[in-house]
Amino acid sequence: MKDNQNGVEVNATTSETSIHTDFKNNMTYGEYLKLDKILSAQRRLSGHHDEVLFIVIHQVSELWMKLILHEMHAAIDCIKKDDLSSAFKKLARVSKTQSQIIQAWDVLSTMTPSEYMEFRDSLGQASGFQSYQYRMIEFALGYKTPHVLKIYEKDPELLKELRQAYEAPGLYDVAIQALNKAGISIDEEVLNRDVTRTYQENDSVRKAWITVYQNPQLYWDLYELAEKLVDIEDWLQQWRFRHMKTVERVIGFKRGTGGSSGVGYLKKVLDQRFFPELWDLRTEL
Ligand code: HEM
Ligand SMILES: N[C@@H](CC(=O)c1ccccc1NC=O)C(=O)O
Repeated sequence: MKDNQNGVEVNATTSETSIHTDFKNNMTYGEYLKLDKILSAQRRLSGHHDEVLFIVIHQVSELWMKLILHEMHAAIDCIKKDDLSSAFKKLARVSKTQSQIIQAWDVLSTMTPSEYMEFRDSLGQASGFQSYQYRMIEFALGYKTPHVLKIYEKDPELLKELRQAYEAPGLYDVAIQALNKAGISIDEEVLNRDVTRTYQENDSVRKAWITVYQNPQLYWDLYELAEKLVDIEDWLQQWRFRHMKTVERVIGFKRGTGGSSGVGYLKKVLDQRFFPELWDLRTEL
């Protein structure tokens, strides 16, 4: 018999497992996962049956976003250190997680417009617009919108974290640095760009990616990196599209609680791209 990390006795010959009651620190499953906090955080303001669905979908999405950020930041560090294979694992996990979040729209769509309208007023002016993790993801992807920082002015801790993400180079910035390090020349103005601004298309970057795509055998790592980035943008746009369509399905063209035009605004953000050259090069190949 051997103890595995979880304090569970593993019988190597029969694969039988038996659970120890005397865990080293006596910690339980619920304690470890802080289930008391997580499972007591679904308080309905309206008492409406479907508000539980609404809360749970948002909480699950925010938890997945937490994992996405954890993996994306780690991937950025790996790329900076030229450890691309470790970055691939993390970026693959980001895409898989994105596909999970997208599944949530199918569950949310079981709520009809009239059911939502029965409790919408109790949400006041709260809106997904205020999701700081969503903004951190956009920042990590190089989409920098300074006006969103204003929303958090009253929360210095959060503001500090957001500002750090806002001022840091994004995933695409480090990928472009990797192109340059591999000997594919990138304009100085891009390498030294102000990373607090949203990335703008550049001809040297477009040419560099075309070189990679035309010679995958020479630049296999960069080719794989590029495809991972395309996966992430693709999934993010799919999330945005499903959000926009679900909103149309549930509230039609009503204004949003966050003060925007609603579906019109969500359609407009669909035009915004993260890694433009990686999409444009496909027409040129
Ligand atoms: C019935 C469900 C939902 C409705 C009616 C809805 C509606 C809206 C509307 C109208 C906006 C635009 C801002 C505003 O004026 O409020 C918005 C933004 C947003 N919503 Fe939702 N939403 C829903 C579900 C969700 C869910 C499940 C999430 C997941 C976390 C989410 C996350 C966001 C985010 C991140 C934004 C900001 C998007 C951006 O600025 O690009 N929403 N939502
Ligand atoms: N913006 C939504 C309200 C909404 O969806 C919402 C409200 C509070 C917390 C999260 C929300 N989700 C996403 O926007 C609406 O206009 O109905």
